Amino acid sequence: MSSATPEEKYELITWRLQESLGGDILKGILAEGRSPKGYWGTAPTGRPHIGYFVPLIKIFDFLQADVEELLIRSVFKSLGIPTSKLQFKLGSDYELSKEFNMDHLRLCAIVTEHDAKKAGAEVVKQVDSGLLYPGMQALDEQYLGVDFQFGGIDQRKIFTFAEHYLPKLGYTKRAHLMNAMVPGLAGGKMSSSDPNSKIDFLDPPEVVRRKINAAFCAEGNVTENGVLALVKAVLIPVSQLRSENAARQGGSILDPSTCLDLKPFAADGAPKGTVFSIEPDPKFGGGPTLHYMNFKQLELDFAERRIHPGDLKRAVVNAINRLLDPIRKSFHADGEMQKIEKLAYPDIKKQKRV
Ligand SMILES: N[C@@H](Cc1ccc(O)cc1)C(=O)O
Repeated sequence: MSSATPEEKYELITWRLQESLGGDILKGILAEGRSPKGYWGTAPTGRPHIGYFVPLIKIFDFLQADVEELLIRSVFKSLGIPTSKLQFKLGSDYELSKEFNMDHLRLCAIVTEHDAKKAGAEVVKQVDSGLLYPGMQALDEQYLGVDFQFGGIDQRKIFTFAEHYLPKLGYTKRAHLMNAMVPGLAGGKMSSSDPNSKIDFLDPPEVVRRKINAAFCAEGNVTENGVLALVKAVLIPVSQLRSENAARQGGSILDPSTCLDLKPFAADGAPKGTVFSIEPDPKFGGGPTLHYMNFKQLELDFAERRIHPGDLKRAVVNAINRLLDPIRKSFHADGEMQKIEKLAYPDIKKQKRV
C-alpha cells in the first residue's frame, strides 16, 4: 500500500475504530512520508476468545497502511496473517532494565494514588500492586519507541493517563487508537476469565453451537443481542477482509498455506459483495436465502423480524466454525503448541483434586 496517499493511509489506520486520540500525531508522521510505529499489548486472563479477532483484523489494516507493528505476548500465527512484518516483544525483556525502573520510580513519585486507581479501574484487579500497572503500560510506549498504542476502549483510562504523565517525564505524548469491545454472549463484555461469556479459539464445534444456542437473542431485539454483536464486530469484518483479499489478485498478504478455508461467509451462488448469508429453515417459516452486503441491512431485517433468531444463530454457528476450523486444526497438528497451552492454562479443577 506504499502508493497510497497519507490521507488514504490515515483513513485505513483509523476506520472501524470506536475512538482515536491524537490523530494529528499520526497525520503529521504520515505527511512526512514516514511509517508510524504502533503496538498492541495483551495480557489475557484466560484462553483468548474470538473477541480478539477485532484487534487482529485492525492490525491487518495497520500492516496494509505500512505501519510497523509491535505486539506484546500474543498468539497470532493461525490467522493466516504472516508474522514477518510483526515484531513480538515480551514486557519482561525490557521492563526489568535499570533505565525502565528508574523512570518507573520517577513516575511513581509524581502519580497520585487517585490517578493510578482511576487509570486501572477497568483493566486491573483492584489490589495494591495494581497501582503500578498503568505506569508500566505508559512507559512501555516510550521503551518500545512507538508513535501510537492500540487497544480496546476498556484501555481508555490507561491511555489518557499515559498522555498526561509521559510528557511530565520529558517524553512525547503518543496517539491512542481504540476498538469497540465485543459484548459477552450473556451480557457485559466478552471476557477471557468468564467461559460462558465467550467463545475460545479452540472451542470444538459442538461447544460453539451450545454457547450460541444459549446466548440471549430475542426476535426483533437488536439492542441487547450478543449474537448480532458478534456478526457486526467479527464475522462481517473477517468476511469483508476475505472478499477484498480474493478480489486483490496476487497482492494478498494472507498466507494460504496456514488457512484452509478463506472464503467469505456467503452462501454458494450469492451475489458479488455478499459478506453474510442466512438460509431460513422451514421449521422457522423458511423462505429464500438472504444475502447481505453490510451489517446495517442485516440489523434492519432482524429488527423488523424478517430474520428468525434460530436462523441467525445457525448461520453464526456455521461461520464461527469455518473461522475457527483452521486454528483448531493447526493446534491439534502441533504438539509443541499443545504443550504450551497446557502450561499456560493448567486445568485448575484437576489441580484442586490432587
Ligand atoms: N492492559 C492490557 C495489556 C497490556 C499490558 C502492557 C502494555 O504495555 C499494553 C497492554 C490488557 O488489559 O490486556
